[in-house]
Amino acid sequence: MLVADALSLERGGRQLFDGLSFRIHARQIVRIEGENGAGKTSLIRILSGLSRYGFRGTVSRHAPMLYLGHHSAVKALLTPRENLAWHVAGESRYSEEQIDDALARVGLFGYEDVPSHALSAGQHRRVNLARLYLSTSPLWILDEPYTAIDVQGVRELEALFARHVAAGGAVVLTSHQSLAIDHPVHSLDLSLGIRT
Ligand SMILES: Nc1ncnc2c1ncn2[C@@H]1O[C@H](COP(=O)(O)OP(=O)(O)OP(=O)(O)O)[C@@H](O)[C@H]1O
Repeated sequence: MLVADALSLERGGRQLFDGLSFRIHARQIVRIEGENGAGKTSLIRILSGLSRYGFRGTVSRHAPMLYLGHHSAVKALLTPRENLAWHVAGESRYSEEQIDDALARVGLFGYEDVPSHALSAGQHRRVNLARLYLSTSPLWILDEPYTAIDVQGVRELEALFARHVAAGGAVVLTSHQSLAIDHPVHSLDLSLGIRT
């Protein structure tokens, strides 16, 4: 689904990765590993196409992609329903029922019409994560999807990831938390590539 070839990135005079090559296939979950500042977000932005300059090497994606960054992209003045509808508008046409169903799946039943500035940090994240339940994109590229999510929410996300790859998708993610996904998780080391 994705081929990264000879990726090299230097930031602030530091070589974050050099000559990094790997492939991501259907039915794979790949976790990008590294300490704070190692370059995980930088790599995710390159893989997703958000960073298009300033690095060497190439990335080719062979499947439609959904990218979720680690910052919540929720507009404070809009409600969760409006935010989610706005986010997915470019992907497909969804009914209000489908939007509300996705919000319910991330625990936001009853919050559909609350202005988003009145939501907690975790609820903000959940508005973003609801996009996963509507996604038809096989390749998910997710930066710190568990940030601010409670234990039960993390378990539900892990079950969702397992279902997604079982259905032929792929997930690339960063996380500082250990994963308990009912599916093999490959580690991507920024200096070594994917370990199997
Ligand atoms: N726009 C930028 N200009 C200069 N340096 C940057 C820029 N963005 C990131 N960096 C530097 O690149 C390095 C890697 O940052 P990055 O956000 O990719 O790390 P990370 O592995 O995701 O870290 P964390 O686990 O803390 O989220 C850091 O040292 C950071 O200071």
